[in-house]
Amino acid sequence: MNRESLFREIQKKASFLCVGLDTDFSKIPPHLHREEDPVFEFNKQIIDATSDFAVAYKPNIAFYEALGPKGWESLQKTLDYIPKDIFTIADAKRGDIGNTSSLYAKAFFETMEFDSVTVAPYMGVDSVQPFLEFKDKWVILLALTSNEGSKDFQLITSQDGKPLFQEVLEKSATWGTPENMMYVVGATRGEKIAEVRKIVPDHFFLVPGVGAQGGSLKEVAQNGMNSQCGLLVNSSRGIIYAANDLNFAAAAKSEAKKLQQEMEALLNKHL
Ligand SMILES: O=c1ccn([C@@H]2O[C@H](COP(=O)(O)O)[C@@H](O)[C@H]2O)c(=O)[nH]1
Repeated sequence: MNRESLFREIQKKASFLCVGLDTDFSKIPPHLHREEDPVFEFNKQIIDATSDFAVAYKPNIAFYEALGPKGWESLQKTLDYIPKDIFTIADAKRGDIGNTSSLYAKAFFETMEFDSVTVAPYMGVDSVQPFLEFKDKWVILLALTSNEGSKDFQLITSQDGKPLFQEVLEKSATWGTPENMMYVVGATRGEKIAEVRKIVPDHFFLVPGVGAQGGSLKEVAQNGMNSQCGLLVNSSRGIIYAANDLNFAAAAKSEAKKLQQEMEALLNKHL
């Protein structure tokens, strides 16, 4: 999916919500355990319940690969089930020497046909470039992550006073364009989002950390929205585990709708 189509979906749904499909077998409602593929059945019902409010779905690959071949099968079925006008993100955090990255890119963009994949920048340009060679596909580069440990490296400053995340943004912005690269910027780093936006005014940000991690949607929008919205805000546990009984899908729908309504108000205010 290209940037124009993504922005059109955001406008059409008045939403920049990404639903995280972090489907943990041990957390899905017990009545689904007797299904042939409980993980897919759970995802299917979550997608049916939330697709009116979401412009993106982000399965975190760890939850599927932990289950072995059956997990990869559930992932593929989930990807095939997501409506084609909704942006898909493989949250896989890949990146390796060039020839290996090429095969990671092939796996997620050709074999599985995701729109985008999250990539770690630590190994530099030749580890990221292979992902950028696919038309209408996106690299989502880790820039300033939402976890506590992000300060261990990402906030370290060099002699000229620049934090590492700034170096990552400035350098990597020359590798791709706002048409094929986005950045992960955690909602829990609200005060820093404006700094990131100054460095990369046009790129989309994938923003995890609202909901279960406590980040503020309002603060994210205030500091990070640009003229094409420029934000995909993810919530995983806050939506998919809103309830753990027969009503789990209805509860997920209600949480997704709540976030979409907040997003609609923020889009009206900032765009
Ligand atoms: O900085 C990051 C990068 C990725 N994540 C991932 O996003 C979701 C967040 O899930 P919640 O349940 O909404 O907290 C999850 O897949 C993380 O691995 C992140 O949280 N922070």
